[in-house]
Amino acid sequence: MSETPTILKTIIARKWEEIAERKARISEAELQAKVSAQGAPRGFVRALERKISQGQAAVIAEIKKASPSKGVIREDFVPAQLAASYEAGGAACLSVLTDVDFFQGADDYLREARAAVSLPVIRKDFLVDEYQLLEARAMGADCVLLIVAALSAERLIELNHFALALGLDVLVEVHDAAELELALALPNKLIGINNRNLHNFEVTLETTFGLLDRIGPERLVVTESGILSPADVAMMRERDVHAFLVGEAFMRRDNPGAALAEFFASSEAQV
Ligand SMILES: O=C(O)c1ccccc1NCC(=O)[C@H](O)[C@H](O)COP(=O)(O)O
Repeated sequence: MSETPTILKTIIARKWEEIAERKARISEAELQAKVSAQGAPRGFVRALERKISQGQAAVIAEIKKASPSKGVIREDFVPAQLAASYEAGGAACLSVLTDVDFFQGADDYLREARAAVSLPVIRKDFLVDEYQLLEARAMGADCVLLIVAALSAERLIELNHFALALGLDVLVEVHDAAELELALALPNKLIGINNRNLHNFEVTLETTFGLLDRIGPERLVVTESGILSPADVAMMRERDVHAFLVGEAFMRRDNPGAALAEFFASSEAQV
């Protein structure tokens, strides 16, 4: 019997085709040259830690035009303007979707957003090959996402090692206890808990609460997806989660940066 493809499996299957197309267009040697021409990464983890050490929430504000679960989220989409709005609203870092086929993202969106601000930026994509990590650094990314559900245990270790050697920070993303075990075997500071199940789109903040107790204080936990209100922020901060990755709730607002400031203002007062 053949397995039903979930959205994550469909995305990953398409990713391998995309990687082959991209490798045919730009060689690894060309990418390496672009990497060498980049300045030093801006320090993604450092920016999050700085906010938290000041008693503030550390917000990774996402630039996300569309998603497989929601279709087009925002029509008026100018990455440089969105980045500036987020910086003015107090974001610690930016997340930019570069996946074309499922999120209507683009590599240029990351370049344009990063050029408009001084914030560190994560390349948000489905990264399964070293070539994509070279691409990430070549386009200026300061951090990359490794989704444990998308990788074998061996590939996770290899890609993590390669990314760190490039000077990139790495956000290792998990959704359940088994994935968390694999993530905790890495030396990384950042652990992302995605409240969205990438196989069936279900979102519940209980995912973060259910895994928190298994993570030691030496890690920095980022709660990802489904943060929709100041009340959600307050609940997280009460449980000592101070780093957030938020996309849709800001993208649907006319002024995403003002929405960010509004979401996090009341929680600053309480902590
Ligand atoms: O957003 C989706 O529909 C989605 C579907 C399949 C794989 C990944 C998906 N999203 C990536 C993310 O994790 C989110 O963009 C990110 O955490 C922000 O979430 P949100 O605040 O709920 O937009």
